[in-house]
Amino acid sequence: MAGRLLGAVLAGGQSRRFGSDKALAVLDGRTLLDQAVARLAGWCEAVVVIGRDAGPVPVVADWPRAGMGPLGGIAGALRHARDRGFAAVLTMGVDSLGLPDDLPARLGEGPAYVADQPVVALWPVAVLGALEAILLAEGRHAVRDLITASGARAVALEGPSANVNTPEDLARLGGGS
Ligand SMILES: Nc1nc2c(ncn2[C@@H]2O[C@H](COP(=O)(O)OP(=O)(O)OP(=O)(O)O)[C@@H](O)[C@H]2O)c(=O)[nH]1
Repeated sequence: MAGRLLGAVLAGGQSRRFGSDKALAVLDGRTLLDQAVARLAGWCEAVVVIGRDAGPVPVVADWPRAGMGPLGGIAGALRHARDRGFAAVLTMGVDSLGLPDDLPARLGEGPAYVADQPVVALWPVAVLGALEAILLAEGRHAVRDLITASGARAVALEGPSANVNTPEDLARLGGGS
């Protein structure tokens, strides 16, 4: 990736299927939120958390407001990145597990996303205009809309990457809430 890379943990949302705040669920002795921040810190010049308070890690708000789903978090992250001279944002969820160490190399210059976990993605700041237009249009907004608008490339990962939607998903991985 040419240029500075900002890491952004998407950490808003309702955790409806999980039944309690999944960012604070524990796996291998650490919360999912802490693990996501640490993962991105290994890849990026700086890390922010989008959509919730996260202790010492800088928090950035969704754009244009909370409650629009992951796409609103991506927009908040990209605006923060643009204003601070970053070239791109690497996003992941609090619940994005099993990502390979060479993820940024696989995503390349972006825009690109992990095929079965589209919240894991590399978005150049240049996609911000298209994203803002999507979010300001009427109706529901999904990450798929940004993938289509930007022509983002799907990156298939071999091996068991997984995300945690329910307590059963976490229990399978050996964790608890
Ligand atoms: N910043 C931000 N992050 C979000 C938002 N909605 C979901 N996320 C994050 O995006 C990732 C994937 O979220 P989902 O599991 O699809 O949604 P969720 O609301 O957390 O859970 P459900 O209520 O069960 O759908 C998680 O890390 C969430 O924390 C949002 O509106 N804003």
